[in-house]
Amino acid sequence: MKTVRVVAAIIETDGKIFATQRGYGDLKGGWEFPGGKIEAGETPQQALKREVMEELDAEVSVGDLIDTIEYDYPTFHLSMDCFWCKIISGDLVLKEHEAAKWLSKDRLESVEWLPADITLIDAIRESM
Ligand SMILES: Nc1nc2c([nH]c(=O)n2[C@H]2C[C@H](O)[C@@H](COP(=O)(O)OP(=O)(O)OP(=O)(O)O)O2)c(=O)[nH]1
Ligand SMILES: [Mg+2]
Repeated sequence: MKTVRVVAAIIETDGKIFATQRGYGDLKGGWEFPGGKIEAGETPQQALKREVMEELDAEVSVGDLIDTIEYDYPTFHLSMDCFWCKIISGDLVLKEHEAAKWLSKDRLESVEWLPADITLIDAIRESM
């Protein structure tokens, strides 16, 4: 099975986490973290800054790695590096996503996360 390498931005501001709802594709409607596939020659951090700019029109600084999620979808293996991020500039404009929410610790479970993200949510909650 092919491995897809992805980066995800866990953007935290004032104790809340930014969650986005997928606007297209097989997993449309599921909630996720902004991010996407690492391109050839990019570091994970470079890929994440590029993806957040493309998807949200915002610049972020990339902090610590929270975890690398390994998950088998029916047609591919996902390997996803998840980093804490802070907004440097920009208003978070939804260029590709259907909706977004700022979630406090006690509301983290209030959206339907993509299946790969479930274990990550536990790690995030413990660090908030
Ligand atoms: N961005 C993101 N992708 C996730 C998460 N959880 C999860 O299973 N995925 C999966 C969905 C996709 O199959 C894959 C890559 O995501 P993507 O669709 O954002 O990639 P991309 O931005 O490069 O978009 P595209 O040009 O390939 O359409 O990772 C998550 O929290 N964030
Ligand atoms: Mg994406």
